[in-house]
Amino acid sequence: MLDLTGKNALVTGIANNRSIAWGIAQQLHKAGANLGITYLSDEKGKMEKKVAELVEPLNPTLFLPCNVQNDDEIKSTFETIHQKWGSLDILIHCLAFANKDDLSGDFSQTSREGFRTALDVSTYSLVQLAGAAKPLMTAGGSIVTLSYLGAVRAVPNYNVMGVAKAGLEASVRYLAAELGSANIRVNAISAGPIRTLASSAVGGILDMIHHVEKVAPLRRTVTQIEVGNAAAFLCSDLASGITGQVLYVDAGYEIMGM
Ligand SMILES: NC(=O)c1ccc[n+]([C@@H]2O[C@H](COP(=O)([O-])OP(=O)(O)OC[C@H]3O[C@@H](n4cnc5c(N)ncnc54)[C@H](O)[C@@H]3O)[C@@H](O)[C@H]2O)c1
Repeated sequence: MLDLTGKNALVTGIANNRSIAWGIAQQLHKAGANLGITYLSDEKGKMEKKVAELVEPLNPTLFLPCNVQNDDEIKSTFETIHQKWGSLDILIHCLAFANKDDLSGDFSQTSREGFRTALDVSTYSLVQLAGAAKPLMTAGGSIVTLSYLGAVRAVPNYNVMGVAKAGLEASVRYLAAELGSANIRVNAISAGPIRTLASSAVGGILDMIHHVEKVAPLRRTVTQIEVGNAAAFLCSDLASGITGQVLYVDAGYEIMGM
């Protein structure tokens, strides 16, 4: 049985009720996990208020700002986990960012700064959070990140984010190789296209979703809850032999040739 009772799980990347991280948080909660939620703060505190209201029914025992471009916030997040929880079992890395200008048009025109930002937020952050989580995962653990098919195929307009996701999937393998001796598993879920704040920045996202609905074996795309179910599985003992993998949760689209 899928049971995460007694597991401490940190979930990053909830912005609203469309976020994939929100689907994951709900399913981890349902499986019994104790949740800590981080959010990306803004100057007016709007995001903090919005996310706090959304996650309240899941009774998170930690609720912290964590901008992955801010080393102090990352340090403080993991210090708080150490003080309040003592240890960590699950880390959900469910965030990404690229400038909207870099998510349409010619990939060859990506600026150095745009490339750096996309890779810093979307790829390096997994390495940094995993490194901070490692000493707290004293009884082993599970780290799950979110990728997309654009990591391995040239998807129109995905551009620099495809490069970031390719780096993310390679990082999953290197982290899995390093952390396996501490019984920490690291996997990625490659989700099918879902309408969210982040995906709305990708040029032609609706066309992409409609294409998947026509072509995927299941003739639809997936929901945040379906991704959440896969994440809960990967975080559970049912997946104890799985690490370093990319699991496609995409209604089967990835297998199709045309
Ligand atoms: N929506 C899709 O079609 C799809 C498909 C496959 C993979 N993904 C991936 O799923 C993950 C979640 O995206 P989503 O689609 O749920 O969109 P979303 O907009 O709901 O989530 C993206 C999150 O990233 C956070 N974020 C951005 N910059 C940050 C920073 N500097 N520090 C901390 N957090 C930051 C945002 O606050 C937001 O919560 C991303 O990695 C995305 O690439 C999405």
